[in-house]
Amino acid sequence: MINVTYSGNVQDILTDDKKETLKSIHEGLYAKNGEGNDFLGWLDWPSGLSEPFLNDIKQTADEIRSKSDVLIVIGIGGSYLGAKAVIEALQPYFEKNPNFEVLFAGHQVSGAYLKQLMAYVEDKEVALNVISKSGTTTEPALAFRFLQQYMEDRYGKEADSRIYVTTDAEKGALRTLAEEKGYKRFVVPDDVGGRYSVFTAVGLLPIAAAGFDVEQLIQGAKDAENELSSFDLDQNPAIRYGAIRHQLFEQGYTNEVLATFEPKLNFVQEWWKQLFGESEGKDQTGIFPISVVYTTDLHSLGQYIQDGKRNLFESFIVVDEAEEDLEVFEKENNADQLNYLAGLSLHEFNLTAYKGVSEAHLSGGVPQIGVHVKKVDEYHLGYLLYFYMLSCAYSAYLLGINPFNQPGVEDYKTAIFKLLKKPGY
Ligand SMILES: O=P(O)(O)OC[C@H]1O[C@](O)(CO)[C@@H](O)[C@@H]1O
Repeated sequence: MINVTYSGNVQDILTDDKKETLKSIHEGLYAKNGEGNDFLGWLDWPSGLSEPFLNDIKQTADEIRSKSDVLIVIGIGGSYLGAKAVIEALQPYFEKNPNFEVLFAGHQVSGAYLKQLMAYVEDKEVALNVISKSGTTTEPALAFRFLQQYMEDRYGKEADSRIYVTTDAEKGALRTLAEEKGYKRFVVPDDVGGRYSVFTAVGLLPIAAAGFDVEQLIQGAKDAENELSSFDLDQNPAIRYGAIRHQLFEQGYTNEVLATFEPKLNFVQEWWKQLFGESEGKDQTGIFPISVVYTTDLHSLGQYIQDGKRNLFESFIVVDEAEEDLEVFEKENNADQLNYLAGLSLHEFNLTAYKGVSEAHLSGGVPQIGVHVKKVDEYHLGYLLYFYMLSCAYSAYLLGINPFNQPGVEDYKTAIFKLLKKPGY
């Protein structure tokens, strides 16, 4: 379902030693006894999803859609990016959701954003989905303080039935608040970290509310779970991708540029950056994840990638089939001198551009990986996101890193809280 190509020779990477290491990582993952094994709930989550849970998600999404015009999803990091990635990839560029919109808040701190959001929804019926695994993250908590007040001022007691909470089963301020108010609650499983949570209620409720087929998304993830679980180094693209990027890192290529010609995948790239950056960037090591959308960024960062410091490798998400296409037509006077392209579709143009860019960057000293996926729909996105989560585990373990914690994010939080005189800091 996903094919990984590489400008070098994979067999050179897969030395006997490397195969041994990969094998023991594989065994630790599936026996769930490696480092961080208490956060492996995502590994067999798709196949373990129960029908009543999925029905609850779909019914709640229907209820939200039937009584509202807008769902505001409040969350940050892994409690935001998965849903945002899938919704952005699937919704049309314009007239995004003519009858129902999903909007986001709490993923930054901006008074202008929140004021303008409240003004924008004033003549629309509104529901909220607050998502925070810890239930204590400052940015979503702040946004919720304003939006909860807005809902109560506007709807009175009815606000309580328009607010949906996704958080830990037992702990956190949000959990307590939801209990007090009687908000409908969904649980973020203990053993699933934020950046691995897109197939839990964290991602599924906003995606279903946006009108997309969560069953197909889960089916894609389930097939990936099944097909990528074998230790077959020739066939398993997740292990191949993890092994290749690790090898490149060892050769001094410390930055990975994730490129795509599909603008709608922009937030899949953002999701990928959190996944790999937060999983691997520890103990003064790890590949730094960067992203570009082509051909746009060929006209800006393209110069650096071709010719700048040689510590980059590039990995492309290549989509085989376009969602819609246009064919270049012949023009009588050829004033724009584009008749040489007549008969070519814009998707074919991009596939050719991929080959050209890849050749040029390779000759400039940038190794090339291709992650080929058939198309962008719910099923293939489910497959792709699971593929990246699994690859990330292999890649981080190859570095000797626990992929599932993020101790580094506490330092800046402590520094901010001290300045803000938060009690206890
Ligand atoms: O879901 P929560 O607990 O609000 O956390 C949001 C994000 O913040 C982080 O904890 C980093 O501070 C991420 O790991 C996480 O995805």
